[in-house]
Amino acid sequence: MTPSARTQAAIEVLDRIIEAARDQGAAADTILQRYFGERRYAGSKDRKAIRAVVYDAIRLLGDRPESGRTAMLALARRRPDLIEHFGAGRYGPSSIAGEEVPATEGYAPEWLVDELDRSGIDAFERNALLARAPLDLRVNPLRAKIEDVAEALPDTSPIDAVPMGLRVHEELTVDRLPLYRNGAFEIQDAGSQIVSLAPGAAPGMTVVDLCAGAGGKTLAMAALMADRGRILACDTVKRRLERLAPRAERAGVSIVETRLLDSDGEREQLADLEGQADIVLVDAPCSGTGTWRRNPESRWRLTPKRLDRLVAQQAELLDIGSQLVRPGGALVHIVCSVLDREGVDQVSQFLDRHPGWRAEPLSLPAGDAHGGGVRLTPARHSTDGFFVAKLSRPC
Ligand SMILES: C[S@@+](CC[C@H](N)C(=O)[O-])C[C@H]1O[C@@H](n2cnc3c(N)ncnc32)[C@H](O)[C@@H]1O
Repeated sequence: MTPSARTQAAIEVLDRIIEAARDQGAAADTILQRYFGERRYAGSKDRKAIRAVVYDAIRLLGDRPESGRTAMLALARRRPDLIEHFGAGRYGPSSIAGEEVPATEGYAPEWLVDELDRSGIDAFERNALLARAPLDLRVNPLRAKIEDVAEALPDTSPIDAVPMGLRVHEELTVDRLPLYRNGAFEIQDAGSQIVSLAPGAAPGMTVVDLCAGAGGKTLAMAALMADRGRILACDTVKRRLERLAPRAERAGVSIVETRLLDSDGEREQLADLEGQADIVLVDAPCSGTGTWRRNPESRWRLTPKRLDRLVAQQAELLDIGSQLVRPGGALVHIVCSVLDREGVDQVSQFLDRHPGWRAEPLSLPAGDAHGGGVRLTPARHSTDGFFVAKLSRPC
């Protein structure tokens, strides 16, 4: 592809990403994959160049732009080489007309910047939230030793304070490696590995993972339990939960059962577990502000209304989860968000609604005490942003 054809392709991809952000459609990465899947003529260098320009444009614009073209015009103000592609060649974007207005640069929609300020996320933290994320692996002790995986993957190094973590330094398609296929490791951000330690999962326990998704934290806990005990992994989205069984098999995990829930009848569907669980994990649906390094376009999806809905849903899930905890057991709240409304405030409101419960001090290998829990941020801990709290039920 010519340089101008690549720029036109980036504009088309951005159009799709903008539409998906407006309609709560697919993530930018999925859209890029689909786009390239439909254009087999795009070689690996073309794909790499188009992907880089698309993500540069997304990072530059805090609010959802009107179109891919206005986004590209904004990026071209920073990258004059791109201006030359407009009106150059048959497959490139058309010439720039005098009255065209580029999209406005910014960090995030204004209301969201206020929420970040209120949550103590300063300029230093903000820059790191939008930087490029590293690729982290969690070695699975049920299948391998960290030293052996590190030796087999020389372009990795141990991650400080993350017992089973390796950080990948070179571009590596890890999911094609035999070690990955044999379950020796999973792809999991260091922050996600650290918060998975918060429940204190141990062999023999009964654990409910209420929002298990495809089981990233379920599998991390199963490894800590040495595959002994019981984990009930629940979710309301079938296609996510269905991905868990093959992952568990690959990882050598046998203690996980899945249960598909219907969001209208969760309490009834979980009634058999009332007061039974040593640990209930609520890795709740959230704004994802802690994962902007990976999904910077999610800034374009969030609205004040959507955040209100997520906060209400998290509170509801914590209440449902609390019913399943045995006396003396614990409810663990996790969000990949740095907003206090979803973390600190959520915990203090839970404690107001549930007299007798208390927030346990957490001793994790990394993180800062924050309200009733611990917060991890990209700037301070070189992880995705997370908030985690452990709430114990009175005996
Ligand atoms: C942050 S993700 C979980 C990620 C997962 N625990 C992991 O470590 O990979 C939140 C999950 O909550 C699920 N969810 C949304 N509403 C739910 C509900 N009412 N009950 C249970 N799960 C729900 C979503 O489908 C999503 O998979």
